[in-house]
Amino acid sequence: MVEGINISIKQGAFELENLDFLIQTGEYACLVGLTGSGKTTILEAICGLKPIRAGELILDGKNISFLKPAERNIGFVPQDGALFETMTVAENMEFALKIRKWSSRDRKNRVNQLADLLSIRHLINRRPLNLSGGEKQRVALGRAISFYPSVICLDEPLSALDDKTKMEMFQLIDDVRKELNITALHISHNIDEVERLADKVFQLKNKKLQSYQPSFFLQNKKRLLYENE
Ligand SMILES: Nc1ncnc2c1ncn2[C@@H]1O[C@H](COP(=O)(O)OP(=O)(O)OP(=O)(O)O)[C@@H](O)[C@H]1O
Repeated sequence: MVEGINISIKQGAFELENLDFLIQTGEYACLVGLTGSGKTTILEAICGLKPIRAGELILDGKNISFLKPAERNIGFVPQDGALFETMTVAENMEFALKIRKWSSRDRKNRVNQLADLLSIRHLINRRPLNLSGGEKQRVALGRAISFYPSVICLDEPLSALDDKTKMEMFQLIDDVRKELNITALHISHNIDEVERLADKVFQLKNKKLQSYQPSFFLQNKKRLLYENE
C-alpha cells in the first residue's frame, strides 16, 4: 500500500500542495491530467527523484519521504524508457540488483527469469540503440521490476507504441501483476489504457488530485477532462 498525506512538492515556480492519495496493495492506479499539470512531478517525488517539501509518503506502513530512491523499494519506468545506452539489455536489467548487492549468480538467474517473463531472451546481449519502441519498453519494465519492488511507477510507458504492440504490453502488464501482486501508478493520456488497466483513476486538475472509480471516470470523462469546475 502506498499513501500520500498532505504532500507538497515544489520545483522552480511550479508548486503542488496538500495532495492526498491512497493505492492499496495490488491495485493498479492510472494518473491522468493535462500536459504540464504536474503528473511527472508527482511520480518523481514518489520515486525519490524530487524532494517532498511537506507531508508524508507512506509505503507499507513506513514513512519513506526522506529515503533515497534506491532505498524506497519502488520501481520506475521513466517517460521514454531512458535505458542505459552503453549497457546491454541484461546489464540494464541487473543494474538495480548490483546496487542492492545481489550475488552474480542470483542476478543471472533473475535476468533469465525476466527475459522469459518479458519474452526478450533473444535480446539480452544487445544494446538498446536499435531496439524497437516495444522492445525498449519491455526492457525498461524488466529493469523496474527486477528487485521485486512493492510499487512501480510508470510514466506514459505505452504512449509511443502502435496498437498491436500496446495490446501485447497490456498482456505483459497483466503477467507482471500476477508475478508480483504489484501496486502501480501509471501516468496516461489515453482513455483505452485507463479502461484496460485501471482499478482506480486519479485526476490532477487545477493542482488538485481527485480519485475516481474507473467506471465513473469513463462515464463522465468528457465533463471531468474538459470542463472547468
Ligand atoms: N526542473 C524544473 N524546474 C522548474 N519547473 C519545472 C521543472 N520540471 C518541470 N517543471 C514545470 O513543472 C510543471 C509540471 O511539469 P510535469 O512534467 O510534472 O507535468 P506533466 O503533467 O507530467 O506534463 P506532461 O503530460 O506534458 O508530461 C510544468 O509547468 C513544468 O514546466
